[in-house]
Amino acid sequence: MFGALKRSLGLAATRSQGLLAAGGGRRWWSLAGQSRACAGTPAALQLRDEFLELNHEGVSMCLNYVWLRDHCSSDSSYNSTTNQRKLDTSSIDLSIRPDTCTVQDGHLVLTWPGGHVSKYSHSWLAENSYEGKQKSIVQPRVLWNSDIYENANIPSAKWETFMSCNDELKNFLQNYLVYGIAFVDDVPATVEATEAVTQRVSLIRETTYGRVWSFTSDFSRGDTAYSQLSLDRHTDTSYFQEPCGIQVFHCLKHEGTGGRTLLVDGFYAAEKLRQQSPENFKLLAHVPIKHDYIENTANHQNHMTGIGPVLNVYPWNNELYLIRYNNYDRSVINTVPHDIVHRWYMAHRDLTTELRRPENELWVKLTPGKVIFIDNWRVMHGRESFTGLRQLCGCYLTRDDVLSAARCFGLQA
Ligand SMILES: C[N+](C)(C)CCCC[C@H](N)C(=O)O
Ligand SMILES: O=C(O)CCC(=O)C(=O)O
Ligand SMILES: [Fe+2]
Repeated sequence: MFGALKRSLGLAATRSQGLLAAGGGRRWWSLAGQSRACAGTPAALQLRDEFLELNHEGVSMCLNYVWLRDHCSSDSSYNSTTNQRKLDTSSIDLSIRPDTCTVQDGHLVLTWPGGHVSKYSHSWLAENSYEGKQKSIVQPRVLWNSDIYENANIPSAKWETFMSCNDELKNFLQNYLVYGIAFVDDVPATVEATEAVTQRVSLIRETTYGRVWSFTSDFSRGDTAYSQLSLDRHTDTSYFQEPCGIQVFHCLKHEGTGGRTLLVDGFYAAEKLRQQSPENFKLLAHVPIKHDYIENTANHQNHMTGIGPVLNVYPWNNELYLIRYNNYDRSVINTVPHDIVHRWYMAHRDLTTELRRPENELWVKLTPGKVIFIDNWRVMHGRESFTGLRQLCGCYLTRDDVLSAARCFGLQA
């Protein structure tokens, strides 16, 4: 198993990439087989033994025959009212080949044995094929350090407009998707208004901390967050199998000094690491790391465990989608042998160096009325130590529902 891990670390090819670009492609298998051009069709289309090859606007697609039959959108195969497949995939002959294939009006038309006809537009194929996906990114983002973020001058949404106007919500969601943080100003400094503003966006994710929580430095829970101590940059709930997608904070009151919030774009730092040391990036993307939340107080008993790499990338395009980085809650490393452990610590050190560069730190003082939404899969938060009474409320949101809301506005998410 360790051998396999080492091999995969050594073999997986990664390209360093521009901050907005998708990751470098890599091929997982080689393709072989004889080809024959489809009768009466342009050379852009070739029926090979194992797959159909189609060139469309510079994208060369290799389309598997079972895949083509499975993705037929005819009425008998697909319910376009519910957007659900009707076809029983297991009924497809795994050695299926079309009897005829033609191109008509920008569509690929296949007739299968038995006479069933499937039609696919070239643009649909280009967008949905593996080759098309490799060239595209799931989530366009602007990665930032403090200068980039500040110079972008992103306006905060305003409570009144935000609550009533869909365009304001759409702009807010777009900013959130692109930068991983977004603000709503002029929110009444109450738990109820904080709840209302978050529910305008999505569903609240209830956790052991409650639904909408409101906390001070009273050590009511067995966690440093409930103190006046400073907290280094981190992502929350790294000890969940699926860390919470969004964190909302609203400072309802602070009578004292300090307590500023630190924000760091984890993807900016990770992409720097990918450019400087692809090997270290790969290591952090492969070694499974455990995080634990163990709480044993008079009122609360919890033991939560989450296991996953620090950096999580989509395997088909190497695009980052999730960082788990919490040195407080990181638990025993015992999933790799000692030599990999040492390399992991070196890689972690390099990432930490990037995350700690002062120019990557965005410091904001949360004040009553200003609600911040943080992408907890990307942007780290921390806080300065403070004095006096400081009351912070907020909640976690379910990521799926936030992204769904964004997609329903036509945003890419
Ligand atoms: C936000 N709230 C105060 C409710 C919970 C804090 C959770 C703290 C935990 N160490 C973590 O990083 O997940
Ligand atoms: O007190 C703060 O500003 C944030 C503390 C923290 O990291 C958290 O509650 O998750
Ligand atoms: Fe936190």
